[in-house]
Amino acid sequence: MTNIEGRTSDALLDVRDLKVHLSVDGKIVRAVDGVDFSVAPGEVVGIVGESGSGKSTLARAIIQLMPNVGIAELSGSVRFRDQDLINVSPKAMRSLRRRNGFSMIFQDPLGYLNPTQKVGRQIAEALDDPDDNRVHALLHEVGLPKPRQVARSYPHELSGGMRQRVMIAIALASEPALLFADEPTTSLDATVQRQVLDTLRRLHKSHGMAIAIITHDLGVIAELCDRVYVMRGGKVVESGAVIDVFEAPQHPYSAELIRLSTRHLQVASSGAQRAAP
Ligand SMILES: Nc1ncnc2c1ncn2[C@@H]1O[C@H](COP(=O)(O)OP(=O)(O)OP(=O)(O)O)[C@@H](O)[C@H]1O
Repeated sequence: MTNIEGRTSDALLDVRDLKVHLSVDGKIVRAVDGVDFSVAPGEVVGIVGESGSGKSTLARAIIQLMPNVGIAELSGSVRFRDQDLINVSPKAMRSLRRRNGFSMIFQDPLGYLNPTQKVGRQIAEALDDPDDNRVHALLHEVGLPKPRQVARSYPHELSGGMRQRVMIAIALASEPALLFADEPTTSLDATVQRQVLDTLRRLHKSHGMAIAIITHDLGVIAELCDRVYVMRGGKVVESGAVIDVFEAPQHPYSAELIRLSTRHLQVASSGAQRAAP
């Protein structure tokens, strides 16, 4: 069942009937199979679903960072502020990533940062007008203490949580209207996860940017998002306001995800209670 009630006509991003079929080892994988998806200005939207459900491929197709495999079919419409992104030129796409358009952060910042370049330089490169003060201000804004020292570091000299904040600083440098965050906290421990989520929430409030967050963690959705899309097998099986989907899921798959996640949270919290003195 697909519920598209949450779609707004003044959407910042409006995706309709998107299909991304991949050709993998001679077989067609329908990674994204007819998805409707939208994000309003300043909205926080979650995409949740089990591994392989198509969450990352959906985000990557939208921002044209496709996997390095054969594309058997790419169809549908993707509009960002009324600009058609499916047929946009690489140059126009670069400029959308560069200025007031969209940015993306990933689960593994180390894979996206240049290991041989100090992080301050990498942030500066994302700025229109590179300037040390602005680099330090961005590092400060994402909650990194001693921004000057961090700017002089190489990625491997920083912890996982610090590297993710550096990625967020790079993403913020172009003042995006929409930030895609693909499992941004998955590889971090619980305390650092919380700090990164708090940072995203704070930046959302102070910059008013929209966020599309991909996660398998319903706790993250409950905490951050206004609306949620539940994906399975390349399709959106349910979407709606977080509170509605959590309180009265319409699709058995969403209900099962919520049941498992609630049980997990209960076990975690009873463990915490037992551990308390
Ligand atoms: N580069 C690739 N090579 C082969 N298959 C791929 C590739 N990228 C995606 N797929 C396939 O497309 C489908 C959707 O994958 P995708 O990574 O988008 O799902 P996901 O929900 O983001 O999963 P995860 O949470 O594990 O990242 C899967 O069947 C996956 O195997």
